[in-house]
Amino acid sequence: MSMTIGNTAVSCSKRQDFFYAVSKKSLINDQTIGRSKTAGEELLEEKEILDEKAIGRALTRLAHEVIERNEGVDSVVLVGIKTRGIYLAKRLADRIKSIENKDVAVGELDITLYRDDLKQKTDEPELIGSILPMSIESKTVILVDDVLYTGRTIRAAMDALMDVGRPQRIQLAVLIDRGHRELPIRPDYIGKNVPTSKEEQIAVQLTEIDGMDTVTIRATS
Ligand SMILES: O=P(O)(O)OC[C@H]1O[C@H](OP(=O)(O)OP(=O)(O)O)[C@H](O)[C@@H]1O
Ligand SMILES: O=c1cc[nH]c(=O)[nH]1
Repeated sequence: MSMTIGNTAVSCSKRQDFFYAVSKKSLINDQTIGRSKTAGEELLEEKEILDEKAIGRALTRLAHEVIERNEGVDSVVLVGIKTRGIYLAKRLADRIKSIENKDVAVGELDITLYRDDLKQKTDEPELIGSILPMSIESKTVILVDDVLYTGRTIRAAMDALMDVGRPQRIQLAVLIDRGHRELPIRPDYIGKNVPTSKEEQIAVQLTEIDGMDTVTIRATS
């Protein structure tokens, strides 16, 4: 989800809506923001942990790791998780092409938090759409996402993949691993490990959707 504040397009994940609602004055162009409270706002600090160059370098390294671990990319397909995982998967495919001169198919999964109000269940991510223009049968499917946190989104993504075919194996590539897993899920390719507290929030912004490449961390309380 995205919203516009002034002339700035600001991306909002489900968990980020609250932050953006209260932080309209601390816009994303500021790399490090320490500021005093204004009426109706929490005190929020934001710090950049990856800039455009660092994101680029991390993706190039991940592309090399994918090629090395899989001894090429002949059986590899990439599946990005909406929203930013899709753009990251496409960037990885571009880098792999420039290194190996091989095309890697890119698919998409849209996993969104599902609220079952009637049963009063807690929110769980579930598949609401997919674009898989290739067979995943007997392939090495690499799921690509921007942030790995509890692991529940990845679990839903793996369920979705297993429903449509039988991949040889599933691997996981994430730009940021921030810890706090609630399921036994471990990424195979990591752009950057970022130890966090549960009160912190990682925001990944990508040029394709946000107008700039940056990863920031901020306190939410
Ligand atoms: O490991 P988890 O606890 O499941 O959290 C990670 C997910 O949270 C974010 O997505 P979000 O649902 O906020 O949507 P977005 O990608 O569209 O911003 C992120 O992009 C991951 O997909
Ligand atoms: O900090 C977090 C946690 C989950 N998803 C995000 O995008 N950021």
